[in-house]
Order: sequence, then structure tokens, then C-alpha cells
Amino acid sequence: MPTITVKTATASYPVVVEQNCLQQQKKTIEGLLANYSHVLVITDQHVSILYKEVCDWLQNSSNSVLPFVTPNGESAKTFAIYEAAMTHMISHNLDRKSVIVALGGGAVGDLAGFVAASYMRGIDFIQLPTTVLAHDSAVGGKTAINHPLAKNIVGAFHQPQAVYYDTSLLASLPERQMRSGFAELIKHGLIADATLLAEVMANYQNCASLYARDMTPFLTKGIQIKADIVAEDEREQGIRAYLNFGHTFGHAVEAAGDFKHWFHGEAIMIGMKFALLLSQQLTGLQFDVTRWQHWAEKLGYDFSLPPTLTFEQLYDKMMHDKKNNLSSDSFCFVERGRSTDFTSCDENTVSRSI
Ligand SMILES: NC(=O)c1ccc[n+]([C@@H]2O[C@H](COP(=O)([O-])OP(=O)(O)OC[C@H]3O[C@@H](n4cnc5c(N)ncnc54)[C@H](O)[C@@H]3O)[C@@H](O)[C@H]2O)c1
Ligand SMILES: O=C(O)C(=O)C[C@@H](O)[C@H](O)[C@H](O)COP(=O)(O)O
Ligand SMILES: [Zn+2]
Repeated sequence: MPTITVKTATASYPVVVEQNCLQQQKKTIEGLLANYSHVLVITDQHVSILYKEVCDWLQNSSNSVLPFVTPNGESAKTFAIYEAAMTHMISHNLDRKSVIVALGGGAVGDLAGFVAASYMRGIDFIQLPTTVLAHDSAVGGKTAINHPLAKNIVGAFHQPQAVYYDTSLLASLPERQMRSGFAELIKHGLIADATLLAEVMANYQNCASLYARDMTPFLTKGIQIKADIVAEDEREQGIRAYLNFGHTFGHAVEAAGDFKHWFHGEAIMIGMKFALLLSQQLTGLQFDVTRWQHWAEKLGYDFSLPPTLTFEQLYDKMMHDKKNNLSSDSFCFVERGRSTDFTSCDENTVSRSI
């Protein structure tokens, strides 16, 4: 079974990535769950219907299994849903020997992980990712919910006990979700592996190819890139910021759309274009952004922003980014046609992590 081991300062855990791995690892997962007093399965409405058989299996896998079904998408990552999950756990007497199983995409995983990180100051959790995007979100231990003013602003680093990524579940993803998740794979190529980026660009030339070609080998490479970075810098004191490539601008775009207009990966593609152009200006990066954008547009990515959205609005949102160090004067951005005003920053670091 293809397994990547994530080893950080605080944890070591397997990430099993394979088509049908939930079926193949059934006994192992049941054995794992049997170690706990209670199991809380957090999933969203879509997944609970689409993958009812997985939910039923989990429900019967062990004693004392409780479901908790969230709204779909970003609406799961709210204070209200976080509180509802806590209420559910307290009223069903979940104790410190309980485990949370996150069955779903990044939104479910981020919420479930944060609930696990904070319930009784921390209980175990296991990730069963179901989206392309979750090859990124299920690994590395970043967990969070949103505040209306800022994305992922309330959260914790809390590593899962294990990740079982059944890539056969990806076939049911709608086109926009497929594309959104694929953006994080493109990111992994851009930040760490030019060969992976070239392979991805050669193998996926239109939207249909996202379904036609098994993504498992590419997603596995993306996960390995993430695992290596997280192993070196679990709490984003340095190089983990590379995994945030495109996210300063991208999160601002997401927030500007009230977390509804753009999916995460759609906004991150826009953010990565911004970061690439900025890197060209600041560091002389040699990269053909136009060719990359044309390729991405063939897959259906849309880089346009509404004319009503001003740079000032995005700038305000970028001020909330967790990577900011507002005590220094190194926080500046460039916009099309605007002057570059990087007086005292480390250009390489800033442009790589925006
Ligand atoms: N923690 C991290 O390191 C990290 C990394 C990247 C992104 N994220 C976060 O992840 C979130 C986005 O995750 P996402 O794109 O997976 O979104 P998501 O969890 O909202 O899922 C997207 C949609 O797809 C549906 N869905 C899930 N699995 C499906 C399947 N197999 N078939 C059909 N539909 C399915 C869901 O019901 C939902 O409507 C964002 O909040 C982002 O901030 C976190
Ligand atoms: O794991 C990381 O580190 C990442 O930055 C991965 C990102 O794809 C992800 O969207 C993450 O949640 C963003 O982190 P944040 O710290 O900017 O909220
Ligand atoms: Zn991301």
C-alpha cells in the first residue's frame, strides 16, 4: 500500500494514498478506531449522501460512533458550526479517549481538526479526505475556522493520527471542485518540483483530462513535497511559508467574495499569478507566466477580478495575513502599474511566500 510517513517534531503518521484504500484498509481502520472510547464522524451534507455506505460502515465500525453533519463548503468553518460540534460532543459525554474522523474535503478537515485540537485541550483525529484539494489540507496539521474578516484566523497546529486517501472517491467531484483542488497540486509543482509541474502541464490539457487521467501518482508527489516541508518546519517559522505560495493575495480574494464567490483553489490560482508576477519584478524570476496562464485557462481557470474590487480592498484584507510582521516596515505589495515600494524587506522571502 503506497504510504508516505509524515515525521514532524511532534508527531509521526502514515498517509496512505491509493484508489479504493478505504476498502483495502477497512480492517486496519476498524482496529484503529477500536482503541477509542467514542468516535465522532464529522462529514458534510453532500458527502454524507454521496458516500452513505462509507458513513454506514464507520457508524458500525466500533461502539459509540456519533455522526456530526456540517453544511457544505466554507460554511462548515464558522464559529456557529464549531460551537454546534462542541455542544454535540459535550452533550454526548465524549471524553479525552475519543477520536474525531474527518470524512470530506478541506473544509470538513479544517473544522474537524480544530475541534479535535481544542476539545478538552486536544484529542486525536483521523483524516479520510475526499477531494483533490484535500491531498494538501489533510496533511500537515494546519486546522482552522474563518472569521468573517479573515480566513483561517482562528486555529491550531494539530497533526492527525493517520490519513487514508481513497482517490477513487474523486471521480464524483464536480468540475469546479476538481479544478479548485488541482490548483494546490500546481502549487506543489511551482514551489518545489519543476519536473512535477511539467508533467502536470503535459498530462492535463483540458478539463476532461482531470477526470480521464488517474491523478493518484501526481497527488502522491504533491503530498511528499508537503510532508518534506512540514517535517522541516512544522509551525511555519520559515520554509513552510512556501506552501502558502499565492495565499496572501488568494485569501484576500476569497475573503472579498465572502468565502462564497471563489473556491479556495480558484482564488489561489489568482494569488499565484500575482506572486509569480511579483517575483519577476522583485527577484528577476525567469518563468513564462503568460504560457502558464494560457495553459491554466485551457483547464478553465479564470484569472479575472471584478472591476469593483479595488487593490485597496484586497490590501486591507492582506493586512490580516498570519505571515505579516507589522512591527517591521517590510510589508508592501505591488499592483499592476503601481510603483514597487520594497524598501527594507527580504525580497526573496516576501515574493516566495505571497
Ligand atoms: N489545512 C490545510 O493545510 C489546508 C490546505 C489547503 C486548503 N485548506 C482549506 O480547505 C478548504 C477547501 O477544501 P475543499 O476544496 O476540499 O472544499 P470542501 O471541503 O468545501 O469541499 C468542496 C465541495 O465538494 C464536496 N465534496 C467533497 N468530497 C466530494 C466528493 N468525493 N465528490 C463530490 N463532492 C464532494 C463537498 O461537499 C463540498 O461541497 C478551504 O477552507 C481551505 O482553506 C486547508
Ligand atoms: O499547509 C500549509 O502550510 C499551507 O499553507 C497549505 C495551504 O494550501 C492552506 O490553504 C493553508 O490552510 C493556508 O494556511 P494559512 O496559514 O495561510 O491559513
Ligand atoms: Zn491552500
